[in-house]
Amino acid sequence: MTKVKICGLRREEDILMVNRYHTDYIGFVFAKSKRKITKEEAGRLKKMLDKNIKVAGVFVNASSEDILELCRENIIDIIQLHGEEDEDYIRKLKKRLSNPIIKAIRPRTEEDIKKGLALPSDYLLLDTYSSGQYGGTGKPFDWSIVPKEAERIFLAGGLSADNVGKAILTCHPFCVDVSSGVETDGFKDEAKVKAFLEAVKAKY
Ligand SMILES: O=C(O)c1ccccc1NCC(=O)[C@H](O)[C@H](O)COP(=O)(O)O
Repeated sequence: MTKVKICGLRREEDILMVNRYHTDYIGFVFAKSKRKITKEEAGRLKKMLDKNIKVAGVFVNASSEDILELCRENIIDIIQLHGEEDEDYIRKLKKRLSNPIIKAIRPRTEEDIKKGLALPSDYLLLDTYSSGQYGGTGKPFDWSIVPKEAERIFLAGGLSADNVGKAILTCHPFCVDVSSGVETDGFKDEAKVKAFLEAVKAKY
């Protein structure tokens, strides 16, 4: 079945909710964002989280030291790089830790995705380009540029219960990633999360 990542969790009730619904991944945002949380908050939430759910730490052009600290303290399991981190940055990080790395790009052409797939990250996350906003835009991009061989791809950008089925049938991603589409007034909404998971299940 297509895996699911719910990004931008920041409250205890969010964690209890994903524990009930058994999502595959969640994301804690450590970058500048309305969803940003501190290391201390993330550590407290991680302790409450079901051990089978993996946590991606979302970073935008962060220092390797900050990322390493969160990995060493087991606050995050996976590193999601959402800024301009290049091949050299990823290789250096990989030498220092064994946690999987998701590199996020905001492609506008098939060529952008080809270049992304050539990077030394474990997974590639495709998100929507928006000037001045690195992620969490709530807007989809043109899925027709996604290649057929999508087994290492996290698909993000404006997904919701209404369009995730079509996204899966069109792109066959390894994982679908959602944030805005399962929120109401800026907070995660259980009814929307449930509907999203049901829509994924119906189409896997
Ligand atoms: O969510 C944010 O606020 C954010 C800010 C800066 C960098 C990345 C961010 N989110 C990363 C994610 O993995 C989101 O789930 C992804 O961008 C999709 O968001 P949405 O379009 O709102 O579903």
